[in-house]
Amino acid sequence: MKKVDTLLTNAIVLTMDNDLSLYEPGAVAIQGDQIVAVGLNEEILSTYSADETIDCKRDIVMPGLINAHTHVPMTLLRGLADDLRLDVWLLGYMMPVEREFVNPGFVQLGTKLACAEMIRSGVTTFVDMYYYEDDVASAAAEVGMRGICAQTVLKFPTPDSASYEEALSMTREFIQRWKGHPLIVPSVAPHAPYTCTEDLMRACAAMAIEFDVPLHTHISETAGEVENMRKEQGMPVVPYLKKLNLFDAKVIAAHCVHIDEGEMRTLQHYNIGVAHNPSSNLKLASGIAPVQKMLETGLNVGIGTDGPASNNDLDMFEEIRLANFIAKGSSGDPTVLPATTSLLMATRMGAQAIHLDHLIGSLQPGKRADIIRINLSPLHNSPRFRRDPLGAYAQVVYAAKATDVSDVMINGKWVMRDHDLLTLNEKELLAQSEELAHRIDAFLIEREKSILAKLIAVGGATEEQSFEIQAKVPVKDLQPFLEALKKPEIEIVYQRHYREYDTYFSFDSPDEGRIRYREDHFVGPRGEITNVRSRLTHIGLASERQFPEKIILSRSRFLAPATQSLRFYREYFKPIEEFDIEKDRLRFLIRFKDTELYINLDTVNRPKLGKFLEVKSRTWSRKDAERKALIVSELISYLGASLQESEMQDYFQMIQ
Ligand SMILES: CSC[C@H]1O[C@@H](n2cnc3c(O)ncnc32)[C@H](O)[C@@H]1O
Ligand SMILES: [Zn+2]
Repeated sequence: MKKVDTLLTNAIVLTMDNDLSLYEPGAVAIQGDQIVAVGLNEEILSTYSADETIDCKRDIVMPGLINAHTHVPMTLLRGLADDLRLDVWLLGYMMPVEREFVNPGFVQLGTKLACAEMIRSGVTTFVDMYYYEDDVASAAAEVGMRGICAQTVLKFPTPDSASYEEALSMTREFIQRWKGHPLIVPSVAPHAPYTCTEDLMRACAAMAIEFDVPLHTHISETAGEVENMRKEQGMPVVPYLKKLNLFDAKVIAAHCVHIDEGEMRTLQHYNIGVAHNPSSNLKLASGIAPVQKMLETGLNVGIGTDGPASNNDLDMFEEIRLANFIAKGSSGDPTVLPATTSLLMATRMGAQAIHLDHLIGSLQPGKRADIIRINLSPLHNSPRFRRDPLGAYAQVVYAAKATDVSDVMINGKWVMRDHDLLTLNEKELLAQSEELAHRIDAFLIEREKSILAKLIAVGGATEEQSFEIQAKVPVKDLQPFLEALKKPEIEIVYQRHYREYDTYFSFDSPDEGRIRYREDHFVGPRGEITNVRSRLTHIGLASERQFPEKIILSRSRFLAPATQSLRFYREYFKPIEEFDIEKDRLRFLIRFKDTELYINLDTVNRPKLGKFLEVKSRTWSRKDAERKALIVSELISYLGASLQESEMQDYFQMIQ
């Protein structure tokens, strides 16, 4: 008799190996961190004896599940912002909160909570991507969970790096520190093509190749991402990444919702693993990944929960079932993705997708002992038919629940016995997460009170000088003023012609001011559009006090580049009303009496307000504002217009 550490006996053993071998009653022999034998009960018991022999009472024993894509510390942000599109969710809520709260303590706590939740649902390996990944790795190792831990790299500053150069050197040290660990596989995660530069993508690929570690990234998650890539690079996302040599690395590609058959063939050619995240893709309305086509192309597709802030849980049983249902529902064919294939995606094929199939994914001698036991006695699993040999797989996929997982072993060590977590104190973790949730709530409640704070949260804003000098005179014809600009006392510094498309958002309380989304289409000499620029402006309330010349206002203005779409800002700011104004503008920067001023010759086309001569300037100094106001009056007369007829209101106020 050979001596081993543990024998699991009298089970329904789903090995998930190449032949889908199933043993009933079956047994597994475990020595140290490895499986040494799997087979029928009598065979194993006649060859092995153990210190610990467990009668599994005809429960299912199978490989631990693999969560192929997640962001585990985001357990702490679960439920923070729901029912939003990916860009609003990410840029409007997740990233601003992460900038404020994410630190090593946050990451350790969130990871431990995630480990508890994942172990309870039979997950033994997770593939992560987050900030402070060193803390994800050390928390997971302490718990005894297996993980591919990928340090995130983005082109902009993140909670853990002031620049991407810093992120890259931190990632290099991180990989060196963890390479060869029995549970943790370090990895590099350029977040997505739209948040990385070409150089950054290339540098990440080179690092993954140098250390022979996986590279984890998001690919083609939304249609918008693909549309932008086509606009900017003239090709979809996969060829773009191929051009950057990304696929020379062992890539784990999360999502791939919007890829075509050519792209699938490229991914297959380079042995890229896909992580399919059905809950997250449905909840964020990103779309439905073409999983059946991917499988037909020969791609290895794993299943992931994505982060618990976009799912909102880490339950792989739900995820497997959903992957199965949407493949059937979206194809109209119930024979696609049978239960066995769905379960393979969360086990052996999942292991292939994450490039760890030499270690995990099936119960086979020589593989690591990552094993779960599922109790089939609860009534939702009853009865059990034996006619169809594949019935046991269907039971796990269509009927069983995460709560049926009673025991979990990772790398030969028990982390859950009879529903008891052996390496975690859930109560303590939950108390700490509640305390943090109070602080995050307070932060967001405060931010949501102020439109300006919301603007700053999505990209910063610079304050413009607070005194505005402006005079606007309605005129019948702009031609005389074009002529007047040639007069000797006026020096034209530069001139531009553009069509300005403004959308104003107004809010419940006028004290909030307004947001203007502005798109300028610059017009060239032949009437062609030469450039487009988008900006956001937060315009505060004008101060009550009127100045003597009636052309000075004091109000705050904050400018920010509009890097997102109008739709994004509408969903993010949630205005109560919107107004559109379109005008054709000839803009001149001129020097008059040693003072620089802007002259606008406007034709307001929508709504039809007519033509206007506008003179404008800004300054921080009230004294300077008063001086400029006098010069503006003189300039208006010099140009041949009358200040008596001037319009005190902005275009926005005129149409209200
Ligand atoms: C990758 S961690 C860094 C960054 O990614 C954000 N994130 C979480 N889930 C997703 C997703 O599905 N698509 C894009 N980005 C995601 C997370 O909030 C972190 O800021
Ligand atoms: Zn993700």
